[in-house]
Amino acid sequence: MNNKLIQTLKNKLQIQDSQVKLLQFYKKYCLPTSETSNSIKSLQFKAYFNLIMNKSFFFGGPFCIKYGINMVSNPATIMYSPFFFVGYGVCYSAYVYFEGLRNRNLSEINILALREISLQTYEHLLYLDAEFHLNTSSRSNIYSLYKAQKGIESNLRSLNQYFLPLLADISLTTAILCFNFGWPFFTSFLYRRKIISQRKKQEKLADFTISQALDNLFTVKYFSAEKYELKRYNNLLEKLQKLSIDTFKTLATLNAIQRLILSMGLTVNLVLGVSGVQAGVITPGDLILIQSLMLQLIQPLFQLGMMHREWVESAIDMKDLLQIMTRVPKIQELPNAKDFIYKTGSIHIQDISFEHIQNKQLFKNFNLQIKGGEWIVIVGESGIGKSTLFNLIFRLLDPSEGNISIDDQNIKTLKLESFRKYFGIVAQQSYFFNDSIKNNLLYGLDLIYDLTPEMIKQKEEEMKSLCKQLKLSKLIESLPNQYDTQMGDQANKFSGGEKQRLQIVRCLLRGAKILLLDEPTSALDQNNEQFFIETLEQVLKIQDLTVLIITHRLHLTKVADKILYLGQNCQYEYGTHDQLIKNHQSYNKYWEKYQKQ
Ligand SMILES: Nc1ncnc2c1ncn2[C@@H]1O[C@H](COP(=O)(O)OP(=O)(O)OP(=O)(O)O)[C@@H](O)[C@H]1O
Repeated sequence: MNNKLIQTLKNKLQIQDSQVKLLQFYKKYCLPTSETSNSIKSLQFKAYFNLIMNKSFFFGGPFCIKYGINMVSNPATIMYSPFFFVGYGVCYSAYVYFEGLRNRNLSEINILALREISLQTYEHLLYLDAEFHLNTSSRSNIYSLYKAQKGIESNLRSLNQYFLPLLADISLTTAILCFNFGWPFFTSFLYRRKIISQRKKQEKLADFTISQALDNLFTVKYFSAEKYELKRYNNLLEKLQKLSIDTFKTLATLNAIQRLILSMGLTVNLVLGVSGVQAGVITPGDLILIQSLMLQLIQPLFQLGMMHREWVESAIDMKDLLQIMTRVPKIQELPNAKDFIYKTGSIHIQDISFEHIQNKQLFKNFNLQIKGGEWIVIVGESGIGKSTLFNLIFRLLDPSEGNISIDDQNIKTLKLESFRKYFGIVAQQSYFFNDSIKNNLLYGLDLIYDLTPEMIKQKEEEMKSLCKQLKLSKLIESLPNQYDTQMGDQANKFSGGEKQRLQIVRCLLRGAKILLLDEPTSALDQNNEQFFIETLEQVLKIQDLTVLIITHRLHLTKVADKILYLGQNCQYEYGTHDQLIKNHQSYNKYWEKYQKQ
């Protein structure tokens, strides 16, 4: 077999595999399976009943015409024929009525299914591990979800409304198409799928490019790259235009071929029927019956082209979503996970090893014991694994060996939310919603802790008091809408130091007992750093929090009870500043280097 043929077969098998996965995904929304929710199941039964009624009247009508016509041609029965013609009218009306009812059931199923799938996808995305989110773009995930929502609606409509009731008709039509036109007809289907898939990819790329540029507008401006961005977008649009034209050309050709075949079938049918009547094999009523049935069937068959186009486009949109939904989160709770019980906030790391990528080990037989209420400053060269250690303690990552316990409870055995809610994380890059200051600071509290409106009021008071202690209240109260002021995209209205202090307020309001601060002063000058640390000490020391601070500014070590120095080749040193200076060479050298800067 030549390579081209092998490739074509491979493509075909891949397509069939993804189609099977897609059909499996939709199964519970088309058939009442054990996974189907009760509300959808009851709608499905109603839809089946209405389908049976609808089809009975659909076939009943032409039979009424047949008997009516046969009676017209016999003088003895002609007087009864009008009843059958009226019967035809009744059948047709009933057929339309039950079709309407069924469509209503199907639309409700679609709406419920869409809601279920959207929620499941969002939940899955939220609970997927940090590594997945680091390796994918959130924009692209949102785009996949948005596109898939459109796809689901269209796919389910095609399946429930057309494909399943018409399955028999479609297989018959397929057989006729194969018989008349053979494989070239199907090759054109595959070719179309390829172009549509390319067009979709191009569309995604164009949308992605524009949103990236707008998200990073300041980078574009700082590099005077407006013209470059426009050119890049225009190039993508040019390719997209060509693929769109190809898609519509192939669609028009396919539709024309399909209509031609169906019209020819009708004509042949009529000619054969007339010769049957002439030969006395069938009655004129039979001829009308066959032709009426054919005309009734032809309408949905004419829609085959449109349905095929919708199915292919939506199936491609669904591909990304299926990929996301079939990914298993790396960090998962055990089935019998327990609730965490907070005691003092002590952290015990036992013999852990970890590497992000093979042969680039960051931790090997690493041990650490932190007492509740201690302040630990973590130092070391850039890229040595300081932030990774935070991610391991918070269980965004799991060590390949060893265990981490908080208050003597192994975090692998705990419900994630139950211990994570005791953590407050102040990241290097502050993450805020484009919402008011108040909503950002009280983010999710009412739902997470089931707070009543009175308790929320208390929290608002606490928020104001914390803002005062962290020297933020003057600034906020000077703003036109005070705590209701919108923070803007990425909180750009606030300075680095202000953002860090706002993050701390947010953590304390959530009742954090263990604070992880990742380079909290990296954006500050010396004066502001001094001010920040003093404020932090005043506020935090009285709260008895366990505090871990990552920093490159070694004079921050003065606030620490102990220092963790991470060195090359998974070496580390741990103790008070004086102990490390006295007994540990690497920290000593690191400290000397810092002093000289
Ligand atoms: N998700 C990841 N996949 C692969 N490698 C990663 C990942 N996250 C971090 N790394 C790598 O692991 C190493 C440690 O990263 P980490 O962010 O923990 O360093 P750090 O000590 O906090 O550095 P810095 O002081 O510059 O913030 C780096 O070499 C980094 O490139």
